[in-house]
Amino acid sequence: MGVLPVPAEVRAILLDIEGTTTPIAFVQETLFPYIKDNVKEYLRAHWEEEECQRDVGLLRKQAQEDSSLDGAVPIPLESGSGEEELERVIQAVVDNVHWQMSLDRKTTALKQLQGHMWRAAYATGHVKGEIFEDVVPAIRKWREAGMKVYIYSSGSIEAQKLLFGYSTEGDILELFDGHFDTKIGPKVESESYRRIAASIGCATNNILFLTDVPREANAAEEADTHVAVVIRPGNAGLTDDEKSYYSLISSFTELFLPSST
Ligand SMILES: CSCCC(=O)C(=O)COP(=O)(O)O
Ligand SMILES: [Mg+2]
Repeated sequence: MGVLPVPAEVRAILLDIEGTTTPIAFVQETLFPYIKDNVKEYLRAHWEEEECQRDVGLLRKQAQEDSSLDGAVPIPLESGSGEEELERVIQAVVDNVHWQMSLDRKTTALKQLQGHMWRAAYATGHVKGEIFEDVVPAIRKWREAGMKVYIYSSGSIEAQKLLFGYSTEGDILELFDGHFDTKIGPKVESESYRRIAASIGCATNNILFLTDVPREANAAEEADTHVAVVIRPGNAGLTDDEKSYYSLISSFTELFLPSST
């Protein structure tokens, strides 16, 4: 590690969040426990709202697709009225969310609900999005050099905007030209990177993707996107093969743009 030259054809930098811009510990020890601790109360409070019903509908559909998986939790339809019936369905949603989170699943259904739940946590100041200290100065420099900067995370776009809008560095949403989440496709499928390039209006090899997860790097590379794997404190270790195969950086300041002096 040291300096990583950015290929001259790169016009846009695409950033993962957890393990790349943001410590895994913040997600695992602050954001996720907030969901586990508050999901039942949240569902009770918001059950009648359209957004909450949409979230539950998505979770129910996902549960049907997951029905053959070990430990999967089905979500029944409400079959009548009354407190007891409502509690039965809410408990199934809670159990389903806990099950999905125990496997760190990245389903759009789970991520949509999480994004909606974190709204209150950020807005009340209960939580601030943690960002590694090299991130903001590096992005500012890239932008000054004419680079576009995008986010691609399994966290929903709403969750991404909360994290960067209420961050330890203040509201830094202006640093990003756009956001992508699993609605464009899973991060481990190369087609997702082709769709992102089409949406940005460039070729896949005009993009450099930074992530902590080799499977994501591999999918991006298959789509002819440039990649670098980011090593941050608390990230999962890489195998020797991964270490020698991928370009590695431990800070955004290690990227060297052709126009940088
Ligand atoms: C942006 S919200 C919290 C992150 C999250 O829910 C998640 O699954 C992180 O995935 P990433 O793709 O950023 O590693
Ligand atoms: Mg990540």
